[in-house]
Amino acid sequence: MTNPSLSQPLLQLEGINKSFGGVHALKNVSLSVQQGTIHGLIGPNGAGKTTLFNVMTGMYQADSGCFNFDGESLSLKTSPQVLAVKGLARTFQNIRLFSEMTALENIMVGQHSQTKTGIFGAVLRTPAARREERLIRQEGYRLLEYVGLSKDVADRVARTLSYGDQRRLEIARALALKPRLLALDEPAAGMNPTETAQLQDLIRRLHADGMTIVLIEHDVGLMMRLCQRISVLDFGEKIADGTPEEIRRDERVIKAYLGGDDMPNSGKGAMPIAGTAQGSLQDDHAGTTP
Ligand SMILES: Nc1ncnc2c1ncn2[C@@H]1O[C@H](COP(=O)(O)OP(=O)(O)OP(=O)(O)O)[C@@H](O)[C@H]1O
Repeated sequence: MTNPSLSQPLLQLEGINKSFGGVHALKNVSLSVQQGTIHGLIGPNGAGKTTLFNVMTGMYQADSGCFNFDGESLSLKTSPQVLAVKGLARTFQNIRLFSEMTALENIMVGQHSQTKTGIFGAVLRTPAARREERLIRQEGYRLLEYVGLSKDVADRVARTLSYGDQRRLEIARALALKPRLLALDEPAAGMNPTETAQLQDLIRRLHADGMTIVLIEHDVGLMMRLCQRISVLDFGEKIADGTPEEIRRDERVIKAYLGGDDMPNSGKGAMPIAGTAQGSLQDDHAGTTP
């Protein structure tokens, strides 16, 4: 397993600002994601987590700030497609599979963005194109197995899969892009406890295999167990950054979650998390590394 303290930042955001009309959704937010770590983003509803995700994956263009990926300074206008080629893939809060395609086809579509033989090879069915197609199919099966989906799921139309299986398929499709950083937006949302436990195992396996992961999740207990570092947003500002242990004890975080008197979101906006907010922040397993 990678020792986070020895690793280099793979992704660095500095002084990011993003407004939607009068809503200042991100206020001078900086984020440094070390290679080989699981980095969590938490915060009450509307804190700016998804906006930050959208900025880091090229879906939104920040108004100002700096963006560095794998040692390369990038324009804030870099598109999601270019970022995907550079090694940054994501899943979405709301599942976005090709619902009428089979599970295998969903994964193969992701890989086709990386084929060498191109459209003419595919149309003319050249030997090189046929060989490439075979390898893509093999890799598709491998990824299905990797995320814990059985072979008989391969030919099923995506919309007929259970919710948990669709979530896993989305991760497999993102992995087909061969990313260096995988951004997972609320992967456990809507999952039952068994599916959540399986997802936790999958994320740990990805981490053990060297993947850098940025994770948004409302289940704070899960975040405390999985992440090596956690950044906390509240009203568009980063209010804390540290290990799960440090986050759990951070006064501003506790107030943001429990709605302390001197906090702007006093008494409202607490996250819908498993158990009480305090209970989750004090999760017994907090800080356990995979
Ligand atoms: N496309 C948009 N247009 C206008 N306002 C937006 C847009 N996206 C986000 N916002 C606003 O920006 C703020 C931050 O929203 P964001 O979705 O990033 O928060 P979040 O922390 O992900 O919340 P949640 O946990 O509820 O998903 C909110 O006030 C939200 O209404």
